[in-house]
Amino acid sequence: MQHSKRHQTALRVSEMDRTTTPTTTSSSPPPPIDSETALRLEVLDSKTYEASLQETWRSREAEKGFDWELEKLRRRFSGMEMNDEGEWVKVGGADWTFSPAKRDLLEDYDTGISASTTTTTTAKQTYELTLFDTVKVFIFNTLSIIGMGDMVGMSRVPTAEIQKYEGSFLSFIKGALGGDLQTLAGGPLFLLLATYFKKYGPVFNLAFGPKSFLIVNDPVMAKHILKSSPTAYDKGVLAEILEPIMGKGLIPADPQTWKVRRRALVPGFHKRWLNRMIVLFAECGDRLNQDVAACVDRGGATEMEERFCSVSLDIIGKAVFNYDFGSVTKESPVVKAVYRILRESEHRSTSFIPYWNLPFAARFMEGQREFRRDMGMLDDILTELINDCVNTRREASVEELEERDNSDDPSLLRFLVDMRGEDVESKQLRDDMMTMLIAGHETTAAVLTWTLYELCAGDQRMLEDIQDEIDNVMGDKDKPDYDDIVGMVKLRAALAESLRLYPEPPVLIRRALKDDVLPQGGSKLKKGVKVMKGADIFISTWNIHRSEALWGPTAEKFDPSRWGRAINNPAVKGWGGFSPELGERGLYPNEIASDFAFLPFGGGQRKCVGDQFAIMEATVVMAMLLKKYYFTFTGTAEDVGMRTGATIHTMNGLNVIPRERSEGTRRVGKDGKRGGYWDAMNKGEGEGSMGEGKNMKGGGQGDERNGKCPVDH
Ligand code: HEM
Repeated sequence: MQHSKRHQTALRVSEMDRTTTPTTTSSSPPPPIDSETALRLEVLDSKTYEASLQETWRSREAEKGFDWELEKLRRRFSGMEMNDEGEWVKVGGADWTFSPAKRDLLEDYDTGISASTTTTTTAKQTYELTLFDTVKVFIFNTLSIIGMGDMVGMSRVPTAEIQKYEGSFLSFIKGALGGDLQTLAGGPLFLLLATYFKKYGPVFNLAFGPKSFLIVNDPVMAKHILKSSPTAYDKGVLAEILEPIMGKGLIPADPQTWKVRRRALVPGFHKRWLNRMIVLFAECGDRLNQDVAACVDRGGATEMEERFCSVSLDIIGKAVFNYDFGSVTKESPVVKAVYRILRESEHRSTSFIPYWNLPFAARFMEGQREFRRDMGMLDDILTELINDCVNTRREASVEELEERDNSDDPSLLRFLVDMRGEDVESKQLRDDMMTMLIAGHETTAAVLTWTLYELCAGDQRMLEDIQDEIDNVMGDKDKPDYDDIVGMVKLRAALAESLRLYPEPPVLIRRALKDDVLPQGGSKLKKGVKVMKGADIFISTWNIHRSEALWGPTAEKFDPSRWGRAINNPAVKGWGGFSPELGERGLYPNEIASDFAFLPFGGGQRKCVGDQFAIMEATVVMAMLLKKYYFTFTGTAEDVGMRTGATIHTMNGLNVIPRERSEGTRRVGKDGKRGGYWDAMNKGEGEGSMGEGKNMKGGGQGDERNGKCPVDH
């Protein structure tokens, strides 16, 4: 792959006129400028966050008073200066774009993709937070922390404060300088939230000094937030972190951009495409099986997490932009760059200080320099793929595209580029592709990893039942089709169970864009929970998915048979419980069937677009693997360990011993029979009790390790 030449710093003076919106900035070529100016002044791309911030100072009338003085100061710190014509332009040098101001990483690269866009807008609407909102939230939070919140009308929500640090002094300093929340919290943040959940219940504030987050661990409150309009809650901190990487891709997108892009992207996931994807999943599953075969020949333990990462990277590369990373079979600089970018995205998502925005970060932090190089490489590839696709564009309506034979290039990129009316010159396409790549890769790899771990480490009858099911459904076939996926009920239940115990990501992040009141749910706050405009919220899916109030006393156990049994608890006001018959309608028991107590793909309007894709992918890859191999796990939960970023990873990899399945490796239970796990559980083996509203049976008495989390908490 030839990389296009970068760093053509075709820089130009900002064309932004403060009396017009940045999004209407002309996409016509910039006026010629002399080379000296070119070295000194940077483009103020109308799609950058900086431009959108400046947009809020649209009229000269607004440019007065204390706020305006602060804004001028902020601009100067951000490396901007006012030129003789009274325009603010970016001057090379200081790079102080500390939160909330951020710079678009792509400013540094000429990607060859025009920044013009007719499909998106950066203009902020009335829900834009003002400095006043931020200061108000800060003051009210502080009052709540010191127990005086109710004086200003706040609900009596308990506050958990991170005060104690258990690591070494040196690691504390390192964590503080790197803004690493995990280090400061002494481990994965969601595990800290799990500890506080046991102490404080369904809703509490988490305070780091003056900064505070509202932690929601309740399905009724979560449903309220997720089902509210996208203009009531946005992605807040998450959008600020991801925007430099994903631009205006769906995940960080502001509500207006999101509305337009979601409508454009969803048709790409049509039925015919998903069917074609099943063939792709099987092709990549085949490569994985060949790789595992080589490990069987070598003997000993094999690290499977890395292999699952490779297979899901290969799948997403082909599915999204028809690019073969070939990572299962070879190592390449591109694959390494993609992994480093994913690591960095994950690290950023657990940082409370945007260290990447610190002055001169790109110059003095080796990691940041490397990150920018990697992003440049990936952007070049994306640019080239987009350009190739655009050069062979054959416009058609969505209906025509759904019918078109796409066997030579079934990618989402092809679909979007050929879609009539799509602005193919826009940087938006690059943002969409990058977002899909990141969103669809590690998440699926993690589901595969944790499912295999639980099946190997837990009650062996479970694995046997699932392997018998695979044998029965697939018969002599090597590769499953759609009907087989539907037929493998137990395997899909195991994947869902792994998503329940290891949700990716373990928290959903939101920021309130207006004042609101959350319903009581399982809390004791009869009048609900007051939320102020500007408040940052973490919905802990980890805590909701493991809550005993919702899932009974066996909540922390890996028990895929639970999806066949109903459960309810009237003590959680307004919660409809889990209904298996609703869960059977789709490929997995979704948030509707559990009334938002199971949220593996989120819920409401910003629910994952790739849920069906992911479940099919995981089912095909796992079915092919388990049809051929038997895996033995000889370690302990601690050997596997756990760490997290946006997704939950093992700490030390998943080392298992693969053996080819044959009569010799088929295990037989004490009574001389294979499997029987589902039968035993449905007959009430290890039945748990739920108190009022109890109607759930369950709680296996299998292997001791079954359901034990790989870290203590
Ligand atoms: C097991 C695999 C996956 C899991 C667990 C997962 C999980 C999620 C979750 C929880 C959200 C909601 C985030 C929020 O509300 O803040 C989400 C959003 C999203 N996911 Fe996935 N995802 C998976 C696979 C995929 C795949 C394969 C793709 C693409 C091919 C994808 C693309 C997206 C996109 C674009 C969004 C943003 C949707 C929007 O805001 O409109 N995901 N995902």
